[in-house]
Amino acid sequence: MDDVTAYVQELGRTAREAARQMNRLDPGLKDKALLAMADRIEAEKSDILAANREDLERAASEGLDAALVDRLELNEDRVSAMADGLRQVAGLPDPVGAMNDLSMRPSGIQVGKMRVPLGVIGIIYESRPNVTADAAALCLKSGNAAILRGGKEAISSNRAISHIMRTVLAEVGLPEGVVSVVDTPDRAAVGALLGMPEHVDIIIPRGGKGLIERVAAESRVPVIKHLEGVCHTYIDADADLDKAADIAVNAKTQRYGTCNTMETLLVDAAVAGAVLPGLGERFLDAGVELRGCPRTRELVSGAKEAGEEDWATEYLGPILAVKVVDGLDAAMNHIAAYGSGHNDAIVTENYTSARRFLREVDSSSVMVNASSRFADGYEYGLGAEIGISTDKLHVRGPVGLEGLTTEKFVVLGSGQTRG
Ligand SMILES: NC(=O)C1=CN([C@@H]2O[C@H](COP(=O)(O)OP(=O)(O)OC[C@H]3O[C@@H](n4cnc5c(N)ncnc54)[C@H](OP(=O)(O)O)[C@@H]3O)[C@@H](O)[C@H]2O)C=CC1
Ligand SMILES: N[C@@H](CCC(=O)OP(=O)(O)O)C(=O)O
Repeated sequence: MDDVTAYVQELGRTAREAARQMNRLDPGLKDKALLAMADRIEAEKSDILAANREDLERAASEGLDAALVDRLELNEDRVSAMADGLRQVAGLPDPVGAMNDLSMRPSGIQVGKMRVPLGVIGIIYESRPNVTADAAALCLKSGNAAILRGGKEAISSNRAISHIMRTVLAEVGLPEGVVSVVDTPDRAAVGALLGMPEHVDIIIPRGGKGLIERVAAESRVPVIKHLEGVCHTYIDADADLDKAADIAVNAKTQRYGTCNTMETLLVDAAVAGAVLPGLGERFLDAGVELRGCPRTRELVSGAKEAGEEDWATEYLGPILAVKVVDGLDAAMNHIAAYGSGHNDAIVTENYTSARRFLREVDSSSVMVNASSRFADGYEYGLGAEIGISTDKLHVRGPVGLEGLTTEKFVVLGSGQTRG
């Protein structure tokens, strides 16, 4: 066995043991740890920012793109937001141990269900250090152990954050192995993580197609995929056009580098002439490059020509594909052909069109008259999120505490035997 595999196996063994210990420890320790972690993160902000500067300097010397740097960068506010996130998770109800559906059977046994942790969760994610804190916090609160493999660009930040979290775990009497960061950029560690079902119960890959394809092909551990977002906003013939323009601008420009940012705008031909010239100007003024179909380019002179590949592209930057379509069915056909099942929105005042869009578009979130940027665990009231599952099994859309648990049957008898 090579060194990286041996190292990851050891992380797995420790995590498995930590997850088992969590089942017998006082549940109140979890919130105590989360609150102490939040305080410590704020108190040691300067250490986290110094580590993050190392990552940013490396990123600058390697000429990494703006979306990646935006996700990588921490500042005072983002570190405070990370601490607040931990406090919010501490304030959420503990899902573990809840008993549901208890009923008495004719045999005299009581049968019900108990909510329990998944166990050990391996998360492979992009270079976004706040995810390290969010994911660790959600796994801890839900009684799981997390093995965190963030992007190589964020390794110094992740080390600093996990050091604080592990120190606090030990101080409050919880096993440090509840939070482990894979401390090597070697991708062989990802392969090792995928190949040890004896130590890992679930793999959550958050990332682009390359990551998801590898994980889907190689993993011997069940996977909950968090794939890219090729997100659409469709302006329907019956849209309120002022509302539509504001939603579209927000969906694209509020933050360029996130997976829930709109990448393609679809506009019904019936209203394209009324909405596209002004909306196109707003995008161009905001510095967004427009790549349009021929009908779009007739209405927005600054738009460049879109190629076939643009319809399937997640730009993660100030570029937007724009297409004029002939009605709701054409819009939904386009989304079915090119979308990634992440989230898609319709802007309309027409009840029937809205209902059809909600029923027929097969994405993890479907929205009416709202910005795609709302597809987020915090915005949905989950407190925080591991990410947005684009899978259909176990959990779909923003993954919070409940998504990190499962249920088992419990049977309460008083000596019954089966006849
Ligand atoms: N649905 C969701 O919740 C989310 C989706 N995303 C998506 O992630 C993407 C942005 O992040 P980006 O950094 O480009 O994502 P990448 O897929 O490039 O990287 C994400 C992580 O996967 C690792 N990785 C990538 N390819 C492989 C491989 N072949 N083998 C092993 N490990 C691999 C990276 O490691 P390394 O550091 O070695 O490159 C990194 O840790 C966007 O597409 C975005 O939409 C992002 C967040 C949430
Ligand atoms: N949580 C995000 C959305 C999901 C996400 O984490 O995606 P990404 O920003 O691509 O890592 C947000 O809107 O803030």
